[in-house]
Amino acid sequence: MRTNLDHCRQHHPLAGLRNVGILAHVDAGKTTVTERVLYLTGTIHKRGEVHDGTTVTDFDPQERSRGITIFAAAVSCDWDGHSINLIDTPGHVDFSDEVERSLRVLDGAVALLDAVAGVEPQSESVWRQADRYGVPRIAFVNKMDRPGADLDTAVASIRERLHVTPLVVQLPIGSETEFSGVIDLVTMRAYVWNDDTFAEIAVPEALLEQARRRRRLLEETVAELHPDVLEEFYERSSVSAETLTAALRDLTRSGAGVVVLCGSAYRNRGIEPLLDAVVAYLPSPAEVPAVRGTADGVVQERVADPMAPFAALVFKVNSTATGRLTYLRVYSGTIRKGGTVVDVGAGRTERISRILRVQADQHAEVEQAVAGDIVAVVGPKSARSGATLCAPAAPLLLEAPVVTDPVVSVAVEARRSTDNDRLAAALTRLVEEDPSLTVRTDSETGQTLLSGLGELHLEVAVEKVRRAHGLEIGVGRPQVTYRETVARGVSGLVYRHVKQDGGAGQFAHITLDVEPLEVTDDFAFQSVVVGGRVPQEYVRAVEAGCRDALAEGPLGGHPVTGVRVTLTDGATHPKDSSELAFRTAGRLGLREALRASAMVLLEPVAEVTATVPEDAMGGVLGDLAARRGRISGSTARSGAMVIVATVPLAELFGYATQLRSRTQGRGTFTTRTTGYVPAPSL
Ligand SMILES: Nc1nc2c(ncn2[C@@H]2O[C@H](COP(=O)(O)OP(=O)(O)OP(=O)(O)O)[C@@H](O)[C@H]2O)c(=O)[nH]1
Repeated sequence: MRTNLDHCRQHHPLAGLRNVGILAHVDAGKTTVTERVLYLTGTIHKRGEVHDGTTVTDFDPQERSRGITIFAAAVSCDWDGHSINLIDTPGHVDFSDEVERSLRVLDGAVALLDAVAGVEPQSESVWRQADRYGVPRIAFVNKMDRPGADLDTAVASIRERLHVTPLVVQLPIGSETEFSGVIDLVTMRAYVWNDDTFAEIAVPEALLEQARRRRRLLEETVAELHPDVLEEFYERSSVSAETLTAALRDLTRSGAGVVVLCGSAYRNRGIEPLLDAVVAYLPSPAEVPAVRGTADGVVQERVADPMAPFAALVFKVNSTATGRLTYLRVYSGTIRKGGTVVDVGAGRTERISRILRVQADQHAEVEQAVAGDIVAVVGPKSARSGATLCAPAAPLLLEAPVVTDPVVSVAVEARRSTDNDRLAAALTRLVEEDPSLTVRTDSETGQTLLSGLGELHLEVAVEKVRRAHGLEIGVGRPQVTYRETVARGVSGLVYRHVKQDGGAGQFAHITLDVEPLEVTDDFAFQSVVVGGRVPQEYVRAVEAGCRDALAEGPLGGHPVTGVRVTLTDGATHPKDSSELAFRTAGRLGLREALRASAMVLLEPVAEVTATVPEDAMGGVLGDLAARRGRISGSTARSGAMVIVATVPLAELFGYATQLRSRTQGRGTFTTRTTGYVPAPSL
């Protein structure tokens, strides 16, 4: 790697910048693609391999030993006069929150598919995450060299499972181990790779007719979606490469279609056209909609202008040898080293002591960062992921990424009681860095519970604390995170919070109705109190108190969801009423109302997709049934069976070992938490 990061820009025209993520199912080849991109762009001079633990982006010791990406890593490179900031994201579902936070700050993404498996469950999930943030995407069908690789089947899975129109711009030359190049259908030029050499050749005679047919198909598909292409198609009965490229760019940005390319990252084939496509089709920060935020409750927009007031979103926080790094996407304005910003949500002013351009685990100090940039800063002591940092004179709260609720917990304790405080401090820092982790003390057992998105997520988190702080930690068995909801509520519950025993008194009378909400992961609150009997600030305090009460339900102290609370009446005292008194009444009142309601325990369920050899099918199905699984489908694919089932998460602990032994190591599976359902009585 160039240690001085000499390709990095101090200033750049925004149009020449691309902030791009690589998204995919686990093992589709994201890290390998990133590695090849860095090599081809001259950013590194030696290619690393995932299996050797030598890649640039999987630099964490746990990533290297496990051979998977755990933390999104940022790298930059130059291609064809453009600067590309690339974020290699994790593919495992347990780290989907890391993907969510990256997507929030990206302007475009490359969705990677495996040419044999096509669209896999986690590809669907990340596709939906990208939809949520309106991130334009192109698709790269990787592993074209694998036996069973088939571009057409992968493309069909894009249409069927991602519900988007594929715009296939290449025809592969050769297949499986003979895959050697591609014909670019837009320009009708052919390219082949031979080890490290890349050359343009004449379109092979044997493929000419097929290439013409495929181009025609591309023209027709694009003509259906884009008026310029439709016009040219009818006027000249063909479409120029320029018109087609411009239309493909528009369709990518609107999400009406997805450009599809193919290659084999492992064998260094197809990466140059992929980089060309990133530059040609994905937008620069100047071409994406202005970011929106709120200031004093009013929605405002900020454009990507270095001269506008500074606004940036924190998407990652990481403690390193360099100090606490706060990763920012700058949306508007300019921040200089030594500058001051305000953490809008926390209302704290922070000094930016250093600004770093990040190259995986290497950093180069720069003097400033401008609109469009992705950088890390040193200085902010407590800004969390999702925080907005702004110019103090023009504060604006940007929308934070959605945080996924944890579904699995483990009890953790320091092996030596003298380490208790150190462990508590380390866990606090861990949660600051990864908002999808939570720590709480179990009110019944007094144990410290660490909760996250899956067994692997928690394993990695505990290992991180062990390594970083040299702590010996005892870890309990994983348990799912239950929830409680209301099956039948109560109405007219009166709660009187009164303390008038001398000194400042407390007085709050409230009457609550509690009922189930259809959306079981939500909470709704309303007030129908008439005649100003409860002033607005006290109504808000009651709502805050109710939210406090939701933390622990009456069945087993689990979080309560799916509840609507209506404040129907209340009374105040001229001297002794306060927001605190009404908040306390809200908390204790709802707690009493929930105790009086019929409650139901909910457990998380996951969609399991298992790929198993046909001869093991019977055993695997029987095992899933024994785990309370409901089979929703099974299909044959490349000599194996793909089984999809919905299984309670609590029944999936240790499933990896069980599946391996039932299939003699030939079966694989992925899971995706899909929601909560009523649990059988414990
Ligand atoms: N045959 C073949 N194997 C590939 C190709 N690209 C990647 N691989 C291999 O597939 C495995 C997974 O590759 P990675 O690059 O780690 O995949 P990833 O998507 O980054 O994985 P996660 O980050 O863990 O989700 C590695 O063993 C790679 O060597 C390819 O084009 N062809």
